[in-house]
Amino acid sequence: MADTTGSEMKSGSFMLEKSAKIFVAGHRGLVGSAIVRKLQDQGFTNLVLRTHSELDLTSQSDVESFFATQKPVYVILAAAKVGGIHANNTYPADFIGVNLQIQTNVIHSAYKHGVKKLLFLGSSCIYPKFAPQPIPESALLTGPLEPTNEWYAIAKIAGIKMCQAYRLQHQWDAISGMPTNLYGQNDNFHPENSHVLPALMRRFHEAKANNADEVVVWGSGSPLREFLHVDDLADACVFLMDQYSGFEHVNVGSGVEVTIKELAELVKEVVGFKGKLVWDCTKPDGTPRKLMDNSKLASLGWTPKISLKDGLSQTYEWYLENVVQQKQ
Ligand SMILES: NC(=O)C1=CN([C@@H]2O[C@H](COP(=O)(O)OP(=O)(O)OC[C@H]3O[C@@H](n4cnc5c(N)ncnc54)[C@H](OP(=O)(O)O)[C@@H]3O)[C@@H](O)[C@H]2O)C=CC1
Ligand SMILES: C[C@H]1O[C@H](OP(=O)(O)OP(=O)(O)OC[C@H]2O[C@@H](n3cnc4c(=O)[nH]c(N)nc43)[C@H](O)[C@@H]2O)[C@@H](O)[C@@H](O)C1=O
Repeated sequence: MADTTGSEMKSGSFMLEKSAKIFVAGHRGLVGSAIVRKLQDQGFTNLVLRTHSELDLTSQSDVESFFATQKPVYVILAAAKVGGIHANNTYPADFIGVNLQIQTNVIHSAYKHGVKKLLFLGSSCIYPKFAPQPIPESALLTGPLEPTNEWYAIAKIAGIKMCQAYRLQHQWDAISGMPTNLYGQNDNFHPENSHVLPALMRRFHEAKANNADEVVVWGSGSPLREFLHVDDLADACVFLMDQYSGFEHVNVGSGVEVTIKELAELVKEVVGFKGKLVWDCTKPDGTPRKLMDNSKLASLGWTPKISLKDGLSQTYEWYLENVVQQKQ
């Protein structure tokens, strides 16, 4: 019988099924690639992976025939239209439309073709703009959303609700994890459309390489954000697949928040840029604060391991080897 109360049903069978077929959707992205690395490290041998051009998840008929022929046993849904504050604000139709299509197609076909368990990934932006801090899972749908990402947030909330509805009606094991702001290798370093951390890493790196005097940072610098290294997130996803089968979504964060100004200073130090910061206050700050309450996941037995300082250094090394050197 499916758990609809929010109390946790521990299954523990996922880790024992190392040859079970697992579809990791979005395996070339920041999150999907980290999940693939983690699963491979743990000895999983039967991953089914499709690039965007091999399988467009917005196509209902293609998704349906993929599940009908491949019949995966487990699904981790890490494919989505993703971007930072500017991209979310500029392409609202894509953020709501593409995400609703991808998640609806994948969740429905996975259920229909007998997938044993599915993990859907949302985001901390599902919570109200002025949610209590740290934000508990119960804050969902208790107030208005942050306008810069409400379209994406509405799609993600629909994903959580779809997993809950399928659990209620079909006793199907679909769970949802809500990651905080993530970073790490394979991030998107686009100058405008990326999230703050990769955007600043690239901007400081290019300023240092060009002997520039200053770097422009968006907004006031006062918003607070919680950052989690993507390898920690991947570890948490595998943990949830193995240990959690509850109705309620689960926050996945680091518990540590910094202001954007503090983040900018940290990235500047890691990159070794010596110039000054200039704040562009014409750019939006977004939500003032979004520290998640991670006690639910901690009580299940999972905590993060990678500090922001170590994670930043590791990510910059990866950036130098894989982005900068590839261009040369
Ligand atoms: N990055 C972050 O800070 C956070 C991310 N998340 C969530 O984690 C998940 C993964 O995000 P992240 O790894 O950062 O995103 P990325 O943009 O790095 O990766 C997303 C992946 O999805 C694929 N994809 C997108 N559209 C389609 C499509 N129509 N068909 C098939 N594949 C598609 C992309 O392929 P291609 O590039 O070829 O289009 C890409 O491989 C998302 O659900 C996101 O909401 C949650 C909180 C924070
Ligand atoms: C994970 C989460 O990410 C998004 O929300 P966000 O946390 O607001 O995302 P962000 O990383 O883009 O910005 C964080 C802060 O940083 C400031 N900032 C400074 N300078 C740059 C800069 O150069 N680029 C960006 N992007 N931001 C900058 C920026 O002004 C803001 O105050 C959601 O849309 C949604 O995608 C989501 O779920």
